[in-house]
Amino acid sequence: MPDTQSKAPLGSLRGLWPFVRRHSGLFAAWLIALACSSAATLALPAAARVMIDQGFASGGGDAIDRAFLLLFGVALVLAFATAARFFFVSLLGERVVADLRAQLYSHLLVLDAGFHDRNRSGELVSRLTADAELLRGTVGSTMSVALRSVVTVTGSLVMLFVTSPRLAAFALVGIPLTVLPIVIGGRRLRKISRASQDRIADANALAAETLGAVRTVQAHAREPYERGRFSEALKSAIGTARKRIGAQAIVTAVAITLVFGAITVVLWLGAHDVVAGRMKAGVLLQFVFYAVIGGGSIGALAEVWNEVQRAAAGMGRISELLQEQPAITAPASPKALPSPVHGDLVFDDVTFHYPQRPDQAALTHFSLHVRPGETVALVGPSGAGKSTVFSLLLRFHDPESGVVRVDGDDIRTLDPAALRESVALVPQHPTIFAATARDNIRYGRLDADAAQLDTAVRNAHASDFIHALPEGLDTELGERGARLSGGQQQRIAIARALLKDAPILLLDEATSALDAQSERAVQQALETLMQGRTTIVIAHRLATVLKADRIVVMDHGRVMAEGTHEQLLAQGGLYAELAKLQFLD
Ligand SMILES: Nc1ncnc2c1ncn2[C@@H]1O[C@H](COP(=O)(O)OP(=O)(O)OP(=O)(O)O)[C@@H](O)[C@H]1O
Repeated sequence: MPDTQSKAPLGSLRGLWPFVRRHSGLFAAWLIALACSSAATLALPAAARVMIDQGFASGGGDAIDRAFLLLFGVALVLAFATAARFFFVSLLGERVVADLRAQLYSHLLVLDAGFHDRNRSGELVSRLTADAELLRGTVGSTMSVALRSVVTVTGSLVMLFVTSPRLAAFALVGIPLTVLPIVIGGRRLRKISRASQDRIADANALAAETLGAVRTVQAHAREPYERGRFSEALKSAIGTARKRIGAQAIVTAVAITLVFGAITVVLWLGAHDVVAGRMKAGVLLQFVFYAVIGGGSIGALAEVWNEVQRAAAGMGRISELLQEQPAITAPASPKALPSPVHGDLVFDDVTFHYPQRPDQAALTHFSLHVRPGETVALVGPSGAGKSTVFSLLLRFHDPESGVVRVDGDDIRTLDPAALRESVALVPQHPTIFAATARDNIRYGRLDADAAQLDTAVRNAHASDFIHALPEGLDTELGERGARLSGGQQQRIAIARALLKDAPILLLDEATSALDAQSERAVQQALETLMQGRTTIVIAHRLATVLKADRIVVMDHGRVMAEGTHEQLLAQGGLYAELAKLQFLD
Protein backbone atom coordinates (compact mmCIF):
# COMPACT_ATOMS: atom_id res chain seq x y z
CA MET A 1 0.00 0.00 0.00
CA PRO A 2 1.47 3.34 -0.95
CA ASP A 3 2.05 5.62 1.99
CA THR A 4 0.12 8.80 2.44
CA GLN A 5 2.73 11.15 1.02
CA SER A 6 1.26 14.50 0.10
CA LYS A 7 3.14 15.09 -3.15
CA ALA A 8 2.89 13.15 -6.38
CA PRO A 9 3.54 13.85 -10.03
CA LEU A 10 0.70 15.94 -11.38
CA GLY A 11 0.56 13.46 -14.26
CA SER A 12 -1.37 11.06 -12.06
CA LEU A 13 -4.36 13.38 -12.44
CA ARG A 14 -4.51 12.16 -16.05
CA GLY A 15 -6.18 9.06 -14.62
CA LEU A 16 -9.25 11.24 -14.05
CA TRP A 17 -9.70 11.97 -17.74
CA PRO A 18 -11.53 8.73 -18.70
CA PHE A 19 -14.03 9.47 -15.92
CA VAL A 20 -14.48 13.08 -17.03
CA ARG A 21 -14.87 12.01 -20.67
CA ARG A 22 -17.88 9.89 -19.77
CA HIS A 23 -19.71 13.14 -19.01
CA SER A 24 -18.58 15.03 -22.10
CA GLY A 25 -21.85 17.00 -22.28
CA LEU A 26 -21.35 18.46 -18.82
CA PHE A 27 -17.69 19.05 -19.57
CA ALA A 28 -18.49 20.99 -22.75
CA ALA A 29 -21.22 22.98 -21.00
CA TRP A 30 -18.73 23.90 -18.31
CA LEU A 31 -16.12 25.07 -20.87
CA ILE A 32 -18.70 27.25 -22.63
CA ALA A 33 -19.87 28.77 -19.35
CA LEU A 34 -16.23 29.32 -18.39
CA ALA A 35 -15.53 31.13 -21.66
CA CYS A 36 -18.58 33.37 -21.16
CA SER A 37 -17.83 34.22 -17.54
CA SER A 38 -14.16 34.92 -18.25
CA ALA A 39 -15.05 37.16 -21.16
CA ALA A 40 -17.55 39.03 -18.97
CA THR A 41 -15.00 39.39 -16.16
CA LEU A 42 -12.51 40.89 -18.59
CA ALA A 43 -15.15 43.13 -20.16
CA LEU A 44 -16.27 44.55 -16.84
CA PRO A 45 -13.40 47.06 -16.39
CA ALA A 46 -13.78 48.20 -19.99
CA ALA A 47 -17.50 48.76 -19.40
CA ALA A 48 -16.64 50.71 -16.26
CA ARG A 49 -14.29 52.91 -18.28
CA VAL A 50 -17.01 53.60 -20.85
CA MET A 51 -19.29 54.53 -17.97
CA ILE A 52 -16.77 57.03 -16.55
CA ASP A 53 -15.28 58.48 -19.70
CA GLN A 54 -18.33 58.57 -21.96
CA GLY A 55 -21.12 58.53 -19.44
CA PHE A 56 -19.89 61.21 -17.00
CA ALA A 57 -17.49 63.10 -19.17
CA SER A 58 -19.82 63.62 -22.11
CA GLY A 59 -22.54 64.83 -19.78
CA GLY A 60 -25.33 63.68 -22.11
CA GLY A 61 -28.29 61.88 -20.49
CA ASP A 62 -28.53 59.35 -23.28
CA ALA A 63 -24.87 58.47 -23.10
CA ILE A 64 -25.13 57.99 -19.33
CA ASP A 65 -28.09 55.65 -19.75
CA ARG A 66 -26.36 53.64 -22.44
CA ALA A 67 -23.11 53.39 -20.48
CA PHE A 68 -24.88 52.18 -17.35
CA LEU A 69 -27.01 49.78 -19.36
CA LEU A 70 -23.84 48.32 -20.90
CA LEU A 71 -22.25 47.93 -17.47
CA PHE A 72 -25.34 46.23 -16.10
CA GLY A 73 -25.57 44.00 -19.18
CA VAL A 74 -22.01 42.80 -18.70
CA ALA A 75 -22.70 42.20 -15.00
CA LEU A 76 -25.79 40.19 -15.91
CA VAL A 77 -23.82 37.98 -18.33
CA LEU A 78 -21.16 37.55 -15.63
CA ALA A 79 -23.80 36.55 -13.07
CA PHE A 80 -25.48 33.91 -15.21
CA ALA A 81 -22.32 32.53 -16.76
CA THR A 82 -20.76 32.21 -13.30
CA ALA A 83 -23.83 30.42 -11.98
CA ALA A 84 -23.83 28.07 -14.98
CA ARG A 85 -20.11 27.42 -14.62
CA PHE A 86 -20.52 26.60 -10.93
CA PHE A 87 -23.48 24.35 -11.63
CA PHE A 88 -21.89 22.35 -14.44
CA VAL A 89 -18.50 21.88 -12.86
CA SER A 90 -19.88 20.97 -9.43
CA LEU A 91 -22.21 18.42 -10.97
CA LEU A 92 -19.32 17.10 -13.06
CA GLY A 93 -17.28 16.71 -9.87
CA GLU A 94 -20.05 14.77 -8.15
CA ARG A 95 -20.61 12.47 -11.15
CA VAL A 96 -16.94 11.81 -11.76
CA VAL A 97 -16.30 10.95 -8.15
CA ALA A 98 -19.40 8.76 -7.90
CA ASP A 99 -18.18 6.81 -10.96
CA LEU A 100 -14.67 6.60 -9.57
CA ARG A 101 -15.97 5.35 -6.23
CA ALA A 102 -18.26 2.79 -7.85
CA GLN A 103 -15.46 1.47 -10.05
CA LEU A 104 -12.96 1.33 -7.19
CA TYR A 105 -15.47 -0.41 -4.89
CA SER A 106 -16.41 -3.04 -7.45
CA HIS A 107 -12.73 -3.57 -8.21
CA LEU A 108 -11.89 -4.03 -4.53
CA LEU A 109 -14.73 -6.54 -4.20
CA VAL A 110 -13.23 -8.87 -6.82
CA LEU A 111 -9.62 -8.66 -5.65
CA ASP A 112 -8.41 -11.93 -4.15
CA ALA A 113 -7.96 -12.92 -0.54
CA GLY A 114 -4.18 -12.45 -0.83
CA PHE A 115 -4.65 -8.78 -1.68
CA HIS A 116 -7.07 -8.28 1.20
CA ASP A 117 -4.65 -10.00 3.57
CA ARG A 118 -1.95 -7.54 2.52
CA ASN A 119 -4.11 -4.42 2.87
CA ARG A 120 -5.98 -3.22 5.89
CA SER A 121 -9.64 -2.64 5.16
CA GLY A 122 -9.48 0.68 7.01
CA GLU A 123 -6.94 1.96 4.50
CA LEU A 124 -9.00 0.77 1.56
CA VAL A 125 -12.00 2.57 2.98
CA SER A 126 -9.96 5.73 3.29
CA ARG A 127 -9.00 5.48 -0.43
CA LEU A 128 -12.70 5.17 -1.12
CA THR A 129 -13.67 8.09 1.10
CA ALA A 130 -10.88 10.57 1.84
CA ASP A 131 -9.00 10.29 -1.47
CA ALA A 132 -12.18 10.28 -3.51
CA GLU A 133 -13.33 13.33 -1.54
CA LEU A 134 -10.10 15.14 -2.43
CA LEU A 135 -10.81 14.48 -6.08
CA ARG A 136 -14.36 15.72 -5.76
CA GLY A 137 -12.91 19.04 -4.63
CA THR A 138 -10.43 18.95 -7.50
CA VAL A 139 -12.87 18.30 -10.30
CA GLY A 140 -15.71 20.25 -8.73
CA SER A 141 -13.82 23.42 -7.87
CA THR A 142 -10.02 23.40 -7.88
CA MET A 143 -9.78 22.52 -11.55
CA SER A 144 -12.33 25.20 -12.31
CA VAL A 145 -10.54 27.84 -10.24
CA ALA A 146 -7.19 26.92 -11.80
CA LEU A 147 -8.34 27.11 -15.40
CA ARG A 148 -10.40 30.23 -14.80
CA SER A 149 -7.44 31.91 -13.08
CA VAL A 150 -5.07 31.07 -15.92
CA VAL A 151 -7.53 32.57 -18.41
CA THR A 152 -8.09 35.66 -16.24
CA VAL A 153 -4.41 36.25 -15.55
CA THR A 154 -3.54 36.00 -19.24
CA GLY A 155 -6.52 38.09 -20.26
CA SER A 156 -5.96 40.83 -17.70
CA LEU A 157 -2.24 40.97 -18.52
CA VAL A 158 -3.04 41.54 -22.18
CA MET A 159 -5.67 44.13 -21.24
CA LEU A 160 -3.23 45.93 -18.92
CA PHE A 161 -0.89 46.46 -21.87
CA VAL A 162 -3.73 47.48 -24.14
CA THR A 163 -4.95 49.96 -21.53
CA SER A 164 -1.65 51.59 -20.68
CA PRO A 165 1.68 50.09 -21.71
CA ARG A 166 3.58 52.45 -19.42
CA LEU A 167 1.63 51.55 -16.27
CA ALA A 168 1.56 47.89 -17.36
CA ALA A 169 5.34 47.80 -17.30
CA PHE A 170 5.22 49.00 -13.68
CA ALA A 171 2.54 46.45 -12.88
CA LEU A 172 4.60 43.62 -14.34
CA VAL A 173 7.18 44.29 -11.66
CA GLY A 174 4.62 45.22 -9.00
CA ILE A 175 2.25 42.24 -9.15
CA PRO A 176 4.88 39.54 -8.43
CA LEU A 177 6.38 41.73 -5.69
CA THR A 178 2.93 41.90 -4.09
CA VAL A 179 1.85 38.34 -4.63
CA LEU A 180 5.10 36.53 -3.85
CA PRO A 181 5.33 37.40 -0.13
CA ILE A 182 1.65 36.49 0.27
CA VAL A 183 2.23 33.11 -1.40
CA ILE A 184 5.30 32.37 0.70
CA GLY A 185 3.47 33.39 3.86
CA GLY A 186 0.53 31.19 2.83
CA ARG A 187 2.77 28.19 2.33
CA ARG A 188 4.32 28.57 5.77
CA LEU A 189 0.85 28.99 7.18
CA ARG A 190 -0.27 25.69 5.67
CA LYS A 191 2.63 23.87 7.25
CA ILE A 192 1.73 25.19 10.67
CA SER A 193 -1.91 24.48 10.07
CA ARG A 194 -1.15 20.87 9.14
CA ALA A 195 0.73 20.49 12.43
CA SER A 196 -2.26 21.97 14.19
CA GLN A 197 -4.59 19.48 12.52
CA ASP A 198 -2.30 16.63 13.52
CA ARG A 199 -2.50 17.70 17.16
CA ILE A 200 -6.29 17.80 16.97
CA ALA A 201 -6.28 14.35 15.35
CA ASP A 202 -4.14 13.07 18.24
CA ALA A 203 -6.66 14.36 20.75
CA ASN A 204 -9.52 12.84 18.74
CA ALA A 205 -7.79 9.47 18.49
CA LEU A 206 -7.27 9.48 22.24
CA ALA A 207 -10.94 10.24 22.86
CA ALA A 208 -12.09 7.62 20.35
CA GLU A 209 -9.93 4.95 21.92
CA THR A 210 -10.96 5.60 25.50
CA LEU A 211 -14.65 6.09 24.73
CA GLY A 212 -14.60 2.85 22.75
CA ALA A 213 -13.20 1.10 25.81
CA VAL A 214 -15.05 3.12 28.41
CA ARG A 215 -15.84 0.02 30.49
CA THR A 216 -12.14 -0.75 30.86
CA VAL A 217 -11.47 2.85 31.87
CA GLN A 218 -14.26 2.77 34.45
CA ALA A 219 -13.35 -0.68 35.74
CA HIS A 220 -9.87 0.63 36.53
CA ALA A 221 -11.30 3.90 37.90
CA ARG A 222 -9.00 5.73 35.49
CA GLU A 223 -11.39 8.61 34.66
CA PRO A 224 -9.15 11.26 36.27
CA TYR A 225 -6.11 9.81 34.48
CA GLU A 226 -7.83 9.88 31.09
CA ARG A 227 -9.20 13.36 31.78
CA GLY A 228 -5.64 14.51 32.38
CA ARG A 229 -4.34 12.88 29.21
CA PHE A 230 -7.10 14.42 27.13
CA SER A 231 -6.49 17.90 28.62
CA GLU A 232 -2.79 17.56 27.84
CA ALA A 233 -3.60 16.63 24.25
CA LEU A 234 -5.94 19.62 23.96
CA LYS A 235 -3.34 21.94 25.48
CA SER A 236 -0.83 20.88 22.90
CA ALA A 237 -3.44 21.39 20.17
CA ILE A 238 -4.09 24.93 21.40
CA GLY A 239 -0.36 25.65 21.45
CA THR A 240 -0.01 24.84 17.74
CA ALA A 241 -3.31 26.55 16.94
CA ARG A 242 -1.98 29.74 18.57
CA LYS A 243 1.04 29.68 16.27
CA ARG A 244 -1.25 29.20 13.29
CA ILE A 245 -3.57 32.04 14.27
CA GLY A 246 -0.63 34.37 14.94
CA ALA A 247 0.95 33.60 11.58
CA GLN A 248 -2.40 34.03 9.84
CA ALA A 249 -2.88 37.45 11.45
CA ILE A 250 0.56 38.59 10.25
CA VAL A 251 -0.02 37.27 6.73
CA THR A 252 -3.33 39.15 6.60
CA ALA A 253 -1.73 42.42 7.71
CA VAL A 254 1.12 42.05 5.22
CA ALA A 255 -1.27 41.12 2.41
CA ILE A 256 -3.52 44.13 2.96
CA THR A 257 -0.55 46.48 3.22
CA LEU A 258 1.02 45.14 0.02
CA VAL A 259 -2.17 45.06 -2.03
CA PHE A 260 -3.33 48.52 -1.06
CA GLY A 261 0.22 49.85 -1.23
CA ALA A 262 0.51 48.61 -4.80
CA ILE A 263 -2.87 50.02 -5.78
CA THR A 264 -1.95 53.35 -4.20
CA VAL A 265 1.33 53.49 -6.11
CA VAL A 266 -0.39 52.75 -9.44
CA LEU A 267 -3.14 55.27 -8.71
CA TRP A 268 -0.55 57.86 -7.70
CA LEU A 269 1.43 57.37 -10.92
CA GLY A 270 -1.81 57.32 -12.90
CA ALA A 271 -3.19 60.42 -11.13
CA HIS A 272 -0.15 62.38 -12.32
CA ASP A 273 -0.82 61.16 -15.87
CA VAL A 274 -4.48 62.16 -15.61
CA VAL A 275 -3.63 65.61 -14.26
CA ALA A 276 -1.03 66.06 -16.99
CA GLY A 277 -3.71 65.13 -19.53
CA ARG A 278 -1.86 62.00 -20.71
CA MET A 279 -4.66 59.70 -19.59
CA LYS A 280 -8.41 59.78 -19.00
CA ALA A 281 -9.81 59.05 -15.52
CA GLY A 282 -11.82 56.09 -16.83
CA VAL A 283 -8.73 54.49 -18.33
CA LEU A 284 -7.00 54.72 -14.96
CA LEU A 285 -9.99 53.07 -13.30
CA GLN A 286 -9.99 50.34 -15.95
CA PHE A 287 -6.29 49.76 -15.38
CA VAL A 288 -6.60 49.40 -11.62
CA PHE A 289 -9.56 47.10 -12.14
CA TYR A 290 -7.53 44.78 -14.41
CA ALA A 291 -4.59 44.85 -12.01
CA VAL A 292 -6.83 43.79 -9.13
CA ILE A 293 -8.47 41.02 -11.17
CA GLY A 294 -5.11 39.73 -12.44
CA GLY A 295 -3.44 39.88 -9.04
CA GLY A 296 -6.40 38.16 -7.40
CA SER A 297 -6.22 35.34 -9.92
CA ILE A 298 -2.50 34.82 -9.35
CA GLY A 299 -3.29 34.54 -5.65
CA ALA A 300 -6.06 32.02 -6.41
CA LEU A 301 -3.65 29.95 -8.51
CA ALA A 302 -1.16 29.83 -5.67
CA GLU A 303 -3.95 28.82 -3.31
CA VAL A 304 -5.11 25.87 -5.40
CA TRP A 305 -1.62 24.64 -6.25
CA ASN A 306 -1.30 22.73 -3.00
CA GLU A 307 -4.74 21.24 -3.38
CA VAL A 308 -3.94 20.08 -6.90
CA GLN A 309 -0.85 18.34 -5.55
CA ARG A 310 -2.77 16.63 -2.79
CA ALA A 311 -5.40 15.51 -5.27
CA ALA A 312 -2.67 14.17 -7.57
CA ALA A 313 -1.36 12.11 -4.67
CA GLY A 314 -4.87 10.82 -3.97
CA MET A 315 -5.45 9.92 -7.60
CA GLY A 316 -2.05 8.21 -7.68
CA ARG A 317 -3.09 5.97 -4.82
CA ILE A 318 -6.47 5.24 -6.38
CA SER A 319 -4.93 4.44 -9.79
CA GLU A 320 -2.53 2.05 -8.14
CA LEU A 321 -5.46 0.16 -6.60
CA LEU A 322 -7.36 0.16 -9.89
CA GLN A 323 -4.35 -1.40 -11.57
CA GLU A 324 -4.17 -4.30 -9.09
CA GLN A 325 -5.05 -7.48 -10.93
CA PRO A 326 -6.95 -10.18 -9.05
CA ALA A 327 -4.83 -13.32 -8.69
CA ILE A 328 -7.94 -15.49 -8.82
CA THR A 329 -9.91 -15.11 -12.03
CA ALA A 330 -12.31 -17.17 -14.12
CA PRO A 331 -10.74 -18.90 -17.14
CA ALA A 332 -11.68 -17.54 -20.57
CA SER A 333 -14.18 -20.33 -21.16
CA PRO A 334 -15.01 -21.86 -17.79
CA LYS A 335 -16.31 -25.41 -17.50
CA ALA A 336 -19.80 -25.81 -16.07
CA LEU A 337 -20.35 -27.91 -12.95
CA PRO A 338 -22.88 -30.75 -13.33
CA SER A 339 -26.41 -29.78 -12.37
CA PRO A 340 -27.15 -30.73 -9.67
CA VAL A 341 -23.63 -30.75 -8.22
CA HIS A 342 -22.86 -34.16 -6.67
CA GLY A 343 -20.36 -32.85 -4.15
CA ASP A 344 -17.40 -35.13 -4.80
CA LEU A 345 -14.38 -33.31 -3.33
CA VAL A 346 -10.74 -34.17 -3.94
CA PHE A 347 -7.51 -32.62 -2.65
CA ASP A 348 -4.76 -34.32 -4.64
CA ASP A 349 -1.26 -33.86 -3.21
CA VAL A 350 -1.83 -30.17 -2.46
CA THR A 351 0.99 -27.98 -1.18
CA PHE A 352 0.30 -24.35 -0.32
CA HIS A 353 2.07 -21.45 1.40
CA TYR A 354 0.31 -18.20 2.27
CA PRO A 355 2.02 -15.39 0.34
CA GLN A 356 2.71 -13.68 3.66
CA ARG A 357 4.40 -16.78 5.11
CA PRO A 358 6.55 -18.16 2.30
CA ASP A 359 8.78 -20.05 4.72
CA GLN A 360 6.05 -22.10 6.28
CA ALA A 361 3.71 -24.42 4.39
CA ALA A 362 0.06 -24.25 5.45
CA LEU A 363 -0.63 -27.52 3.60
CA THR A 364 2.05 -30.08 2.60
CA HIS A 365 1.25 -32.92 0.17
CA PHE A 366 -2.27 -32.87 1.50
CA SER A 367 -4.65 -35.42 -0.02
CA LEU A 368 -8.29 -35.97 0.86
CA HIS A 369 -11.27 -37.46 -0.92
CA VAL A 370 -14.77 -36.70 0.35
CA ARG A 371 -17.54 -38.64 -1.41
CA PRO A 372 -20.95 -37.17 -2.24
CA GLY A 373 -23.08 -36.98 0.90
CA GLU A 374 -20.24 -37.93 3.24
CA THR A 375 -19.44 -36.00 6.43
CA VAL A 376 -15.75 -35.64 7.23
CA ALA A 377 -14.58 -34.09 10.46
CA LEU A 378 -11.23 -32.30 10.45
CA VAL A 379 -9.48 -32.41 13.79
CA GLY A 380 -6.11 -31.00 14.70
CA PRO A 381 -4.24 -28.52 16.86
CA SER A 382 -4.43 -24.80 16.21
CA GLY A 383 -2.51 -23.85 13.06
CA ALA A 384 -2.74 -27.37 11.61
CA GLY A 385 -4.20 -26.04 8.34
CA LYS A 386 -7.89 -26.87 8.79
CA SER A 387 -9.21 -23.45 7.77
CA THR A 388 -6.77 -23.44 4.85
CA VAL A 389 -8.58 -26.50 3.46
CA PHE A 390 -11.74 -24.38 3.35
CA SER A 391 -9.97 -21.41 1.76
CA LEU A 392 -8.55 -23.54 -1.04
CA LEU A 393 -11.86 -25.28 -1.69
CA LEU A 394 -13.53 -21.86 -2.02
CA ARG A 395 -10.60 -20.88 -4.25
CA PHE A 396 -9.62 -17.88 -2.17
CA HIS A 397 -6.08 -19.00 -3.02
CA ASP A 398 -4.60 -21.41 -5.59
CA PRO A 399 -2.23 -24.16 -4.42
CA GLU A 400 1.38 -24.11 -5.63
CA SER A 401 1.25 -27.77 -6.53
CA GLY A 402 -1.44 -30.40 -6.59
CA VAL A 403 -5.06 -30.03 -7.63
CA VAL A 404 -8.40 -29.39 -5.92
CA ARG A 405 -11.30 -31.05 -7.75
CA VAL A 406 -15.06 -30.73 -7.42
CA ASP A 407 -17.04 -33.44 -9.22
CA GLY A 408 -13.90 -34.36 -11.13
CA ASP A 409 -13.08 -30.87 -12.42
CA ASP A 410 -9.98 -28.92 -11.39
CA ILE A 411 -11.57 -25.89 -9.71
CA ARG A 412 -9.22 -23.59 -11.64
CA THR A 413 -11.17 -24.52 -14.78
CA LEU A 414 -14.45 -23.34 -13.21
CA ASP A 415 -15.91 -19.89 -12.77
CA PRO A 416 -15.13 -19.04 -9.11
CA ALA A 417 -18.60 -17.53 -8.69
CA ALA A 418 -20.29 -20.76 -9.87
CA LEU A 419 -18.04 -22.82 -7.60
CA ARG A 420 -18.88 -20.64 -4.59
CA GLU A 421 -22.59 -20.81 -5.41
CA SER A 422 -22.43 -24.55 -4.79
CA VAL A 423 -20.70 -24.19 -1.40
CA ALA A 424 -22.23 -22.93 1.84
CA LEU A 425 -19.83 -21.77 4.54
CA VAL A 426 -20.76 -21.50 8.18
CA PRO A 427 -17.77 -19.87 9.86
CA GLN A 428 -16.86 -19.99 13.52
CA HIS A 429 -17.63 -16.31 13.94
CA PRO A 430 -20.42 -15.62 11.45
CA THR A 431 -20.64 -12.19 9.90
CA ILE A 432 -23.82 -10.43 10.88
CA PHE A 433 -24.43 -7.26 8.89
CA ALA A 434 -25.98 -4.14 10.39
CA ALA A 435 -29.34 -4.93 8.80
CA THR A 436 -32.58 -6.68 9.74
CA ALA A 437 -32.67 -10.37 10.70
CA ARG A 438 -34.56 -11.01 7.47
CA ASP A 439 -31.92 -9.36 5.28
CA ASN A 440 -29.15 -11.14 7.15
CA ILE A 441 -30.72 -14.55 6.48
CA ARG A 442 -31.65 -13.68 2.90
CA TYR A 443 -27.98 -13.03 2.23
CA GLY A 444 -27.88 -16.79 1.56
CA ARG A 445 -30.33 -16.40 -1.32
CA LEU A 446 -31.49 -12.93 -2.24
CA ASP A 447 -34.60 -14.07 -4.12
CA ALA A 448 -35.94 -16.39 -1.41
CA ASP A 449 -39.68 -16.03 -0.77
CA ALA A 450 -41.39 -15.74 2.62
CA ALA A 451 -42.19 -19.46 2.86
CA GLN A 452 -38.61 -20.51 2.12
CA LEU A 453 -37.35 -17.99 4.66
CA ASP A 454 -39.78 -19.32 7.25
CA THR A 455 -38.67 -22.91 6.71
CA ALA A 456 -35.01 -21.95 6.97
CA VAL A 457 -35.64 -20.06 10.21
CA ARG A 458 -37.58 -23.00 11.66
CA ASN A 459 -35.01 -25.60 10.65
CA ALA A 460 -32.22 -23.44 12.07
CA HIS A 461 -34.09 -23.52 15.42
CA ALA A 462 -34.13 -19.75 15.28
CA SER A 463 -37.90 -19.07 15.31
CA ASP A 464 -38.20 -18.73 19.07
CA PHE A 465 -35.56 -16.09 19.58
CA ILE A 466 -36.33 -14.22 16.36
CA HIS A 467 -40.00 -13.95 17.25
CA ALA A 468 -39.06 -12.73 20.70
CA LEU A 469 -37.15 -9.82 19.13
CA PRO A 470 -39.04 -6.49 19.29
CA GLU A 471 -39.91 -6.51 15.59
CA GLY A 472 -39.36 -10.16 14.77
CA LEU A 473 -37.65 -10.69 11.43
CA ASP A 474 -37.64 -6.94 10.83
CA THR A 475 -35.48 -6.20 13.88
CA GLU A 476 -32.19 -4.45 13.14
CA LEU A 477 -29.43 -6.68 14.47
CA GLY A 478 -26.89 -3.90 15.04
CA GLU A 479 -23.32 -3.69 13.88
CA ARG A 480 -21.65 -7.13 13.90
CA GLY A 481 -24.79 -8.58 15.43
CA ALA A 482 -24.20 -6.72 18.67
CA ARG A 483 -27.76 -7.39 19.81
CA LEU A 484 -27.50 -11.19 19.56
CA SER A 485 -25.83 -13.83 21.71
CA GLY A 486 -23.14 -16.08 20.22
CA GLY A 487 -25.54 -19.02 19.83
CA GLN A 488 -28.13 -16.80 18.17
CA GLN A 489 -25.58 -15.46 15.71
CA GLN A 490 -24.66 -19.02 14.79
CA ARG A 491 -28.26 -19.93 14.16
CA ILE A 492 -28.68 -16.89 11.89
CA ALA A 493 -25.66 -18.17 9.93
CA ILE A 494 -27.15 -21.66 9.81
CA ALA A 495 -30.48 -20.29 8.55
CA ARG A 496 -28.54 -18.38 5.89
CA ALA A 497 -26.79 -21.59 4.79
CA LEU A 498 -30.08 -23.53 4.81
CA LEU A 499 -31.60 -20.94 2.55
CA LYS A 500 -28.62 -21.10 0.21
CA ASP A 501 -29.24 -24.84 0.00
CA ALA A 502 -25.82 -25.58 -1.53
CA PRO A 503 -24.76 -29.22 -2.07
CA ILE A 504 -21.40 -28.71 -0.34
CA LEU A 505 -21.20 -27.52 3.23
CA LEU A 506 -18.12 -26.18 5.00
CA LEU A 507 -18.70 -25.86 8.67
CA ASP A 508 -16.32 -24.39 11.22
CA GLU A 509 -17.75 -25.36 14.53
CA ALA A 510 -17.67 -22.62 17.16
CA THR A 511 -15.29 -23.21 20.04
CA SER A 512 -16.93 -20.72 22.34
CA ALA A 513 -18.95 -22.35 25.06
CA LEU A 514 -22.72 -21.98 24.75
CA ASP A 515 -25.21 -22.67 27.50
CA ALA A 516 -26.74 -26.14 27.33
CA GLN A 517 -30.02 -25.02 25.79
CA SER A 518 -28.42 -22.90 23.11
CA GLU A 519 -25.90 -25.65 22.42
CA ARG A 520 -28.66 -28.19 21.83
CA ALA A 521 -30.54 -25.84 19.50
CA VAL A 522 -27.38 -25.18 17.48
CA GLN A 523 -26.55 -28.90 17.30
CA GLN A 524 -30.03 -29.77 16.07
CA ALA A 525 -29.90 -26.98 13.51
CA LEU A 526 -26.56 -28.24 12.24
CA GLU A 527 -27.85 -31.78 11.90
CA THR A 528 -30.69 -30.55 9.72
CA LEU A 529 -28.24 -28.50 7.72
CA MET A 530 -25.84 -31.40 7.09
CA GLN A 531 -28.52 -33.79 5.86
CA GLY A 532 -27.99 -34.79 2.24
CA ARG A 533 -24.93 -32.58 1.75
CA THR A 534 -21.25 -33.30 1.37
CA THR A 535 -19.88 -31.81 4.55
CA ILE A 536 -16.43 -30.96 5.83
CA VAL A 537 -16.59 -29.84 9.42
CA ILE A 538 -13.80 -28.43 11.54
CA ALA A 539 -14.88 -30.22 14.67
CA HIS A 540 -14.48 -29.10 18.26
CA ARG A 541 -17.18 -31.19 19.92
CA LEU A 542 -17.46 -34.86 20.72
CA ALA A 543 -21.04 -35.02 19.40
CA THR A 544 -19.84 -33.81 16.01
CA VAL A 545 -16.93 -36.24 15.62
CA LEU A 546 -19.10 -39.12 16.75
CA LYS A 547 -21.62 -38.38 14.01
CA ALA A 548 -19.03 -37.91 11.24
CA ASP A 549 -18.55 -40.72 8.75
CA ARG A 550 -14.83 -40.26 8.97
CA ILE A 551 -12.39 -38.25 11.07
CA VAL A 552 -9.24 -36.80 9.51
CA VAL A 553 -6.51 -35.80 11.93
CA MET A 554 -4.28 -32.96 10.70
CA ASP A 555 -1.03 -31.47 11.93
CA HIS A 556 1.47 -29.15 10.23
CA GLY A 557 -0.59 -29.14 7.06
CA ARG A 558 -0.56 -32.94 6.66
CA VAL A 559 -2.99 -35.76 7.21
CA MET A 560 -1.70 -37.66 10.26
CA ALA A 561 -4.43 -40.30 10.61
CA GLU A 562 -7.93 -41.19 9.44
CA GLY A 563 -10.72 -43.34 10.82
CA THR A 564 -13.64 -43.43 13.21
CA HIS A 565 -13.50 -42.14 16.77
CA GLU A 566 -12.98 -45.62 18.20
CA GLN A 567 -10.33 -46.60 15.68
CA LEU A 568 -8.38 -43.42 16.24
CA LEU A 569 -8.65 -43.63 20.03
CA ALA A 570 -7.36 -47.18 19.87
CA GLN A 571 -4.37 -45.99 17.80
CA GLY A 572 -3.42 -43.51 20.51
CA GLY A 573 -1.15 -40.66 19.32
CA LEU A 574 -2.26 -37.12 18.44
CA TYR A 575 -5.97 -37.87 18.19
CA ALA A 576 -6.14 -39.54 21.58
CA GLU A 577 -4.34 -36.57 23.06
CA LEU A 578 -6.61 -34.02 21.38
CA ALA A 579 -9.69 -36.02 22.31
CA LYS A 580 -8.63 -36.05 25.92
CA LEU A 581 -8.05 -32.29 25.92
CA GLN A 582 -10.91 -31.14 23.73
CA PHE A 583 -13.75 -33.59 23.87
CA LEU A 584 -13.56 -35.92 26.78
CA ASP A 585 -12.96 -33.74 29.80
N1 LIG B 1 -4.08 -15.26 5.80
C1 LIG B 1 -2.97 -15.86 6.24
N2 LIG B 1 -1.76 -15.34 5.94
C2 LIG B 1 -0.63 -15.93 6.36
N3 LIG B 1 -0.61 -17.06 7.07
C3 LIG B 1 -1.76 -17.64 7.40
C4 LIG B 1 -3.01 -17.06 7.01
N4 LIG B 1 -4.00 -17.84 7.47
C5 LIG B 1 -3.41 -18.87 8.13
N5 LIG B 1 -2.07 -18.74 8.09
C6 LIG B 1 -1.09 -19.69 8.65
O1 LIG B 1 -1.27 -20.94 8.03
C7 LIG B 1 -1.21 -22.01 8.97
C8 LIG B 1 -2.51 -22.82 8.94
O2 LIG B 1 -3.55 -22.01 9.40
P1 LIG B 1 -5.08 -22.46 9.50
O3 LIG B 1 -5.86 -21.25 9.79
O4 LIG B 1 -5.43 -23.25 8.30
O5 LIG B 1 -5.03 -23.42 10.77
P2 LIG B 1 -6.25 -24.03 11.58
O6 LIG B 1 -5.94 -25.47 11.71
O7 LIG B 1 -7.52 -23.68 10.95
O8 LIG B 1 -6.09 -23.32 12.97
P3 LIG B 1 -7.25 -22.88 14.03
O9 LIG B 1 -7.88 -24.12 14.55
O10 LIG B 1 -6.49 -22.16 15.10
O11 LIG B 1 -8.18 -22.00 13.28
C9 LIG B 1 -0.94 -21.36 10.32
O12 LIG B 1 0.43 -21.47 10.59
C10 LIG B 1 -1.34 -19.91 10.13
O13 LIG B 1 -0.51 -19.08 10.92
